[in-house]
Amino acid sequence: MSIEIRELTVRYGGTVAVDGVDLDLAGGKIYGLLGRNGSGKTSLLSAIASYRKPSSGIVRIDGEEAFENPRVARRTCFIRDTLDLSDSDRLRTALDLAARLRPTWDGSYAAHLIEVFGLNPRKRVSSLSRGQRSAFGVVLGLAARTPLTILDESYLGMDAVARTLFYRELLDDYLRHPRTIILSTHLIEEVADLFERVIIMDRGRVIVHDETDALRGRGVTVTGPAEAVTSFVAGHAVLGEQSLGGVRAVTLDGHFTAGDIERGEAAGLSFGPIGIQDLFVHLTSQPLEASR
Ligand SMILES: Nc1ncnc2c1ncn2[C@@H]1O[C@H](COP(=O)(O)OP(=O)(O)OP(=O)(O)O)[C@@H](O)[C@H]1O
Repeated sequence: MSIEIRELTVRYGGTVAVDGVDLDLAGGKIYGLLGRNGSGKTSLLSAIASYRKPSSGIVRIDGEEAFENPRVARRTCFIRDTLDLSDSDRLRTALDLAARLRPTWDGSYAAHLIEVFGLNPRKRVSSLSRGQRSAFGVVLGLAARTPLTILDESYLGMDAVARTLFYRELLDDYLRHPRTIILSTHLIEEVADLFERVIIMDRGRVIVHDETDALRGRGVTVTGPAEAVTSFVAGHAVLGEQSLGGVRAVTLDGHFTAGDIERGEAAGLSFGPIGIQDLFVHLTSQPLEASR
């Protein structure tokens, strides 16, 4: 589903959470939404999913205004870590409700996911551990198979094994049933390989929307003997660095020619792509004026 956002502002009293955002998502991709705490991710996603009326501006999904539009609502699934369920419900009841609400719901896939995550459908929502709640959110989000699926940090409570299972299921199911998926996350490096495009928010604005590969191409990591690294990086913006013994590894922003890389390699340096996390930290930790 394509998403067109124009001059979207979300305000809570005097707080501007989303500040005049324009964004076009062509759809049929997995998008990663990154941003520091309080940067406006949940507010933006709530407006896209029509959980919140924009203070001003508009969200159009497949050309139709999204807010209070039942056609759009049926085809959109928004999973938050709070799970919008009644605590006294059994998981089975929540699954039955989702099946009734969602024309695209796949009951046998839900049953498969319930088994993968070791959940018991007879249990009540109130009895789930934090990680199990997250896993159940993922079950509801993936089995809904809605053309627009939004997972807002919904899997952060899951342990590393469960998250790995989630990434595998997400990718497998997406390849079999391509759709538009937006994931917001703080576990940047862990999920960056899933994203085809990355959106970075900072203080209510979208400061980056680009292909993940293009972002990785925005800089390099340089590793090698400390002295050789130091002379190579002179004059470039350093995004991150690590040293161990006499070896230094530095992440640099900027474009490097094949000649630059060849000269570096001749000096004993090795080069790799930039980490999305390093780029993210660099772009979102600057004063407002410098990050624009
Ligand atoms: N219901 C609310 N009432 C008042 N202010 C709110 C409300 N929800 C969010 N805010 C404020 O809006 C801003 C953006 O919050 P939002 O939850 O959208 O950010 P976020 O990027 O999702 O943050 P996090 O990564 O911490 O979840 C913050 O300053 C927050 O304090």
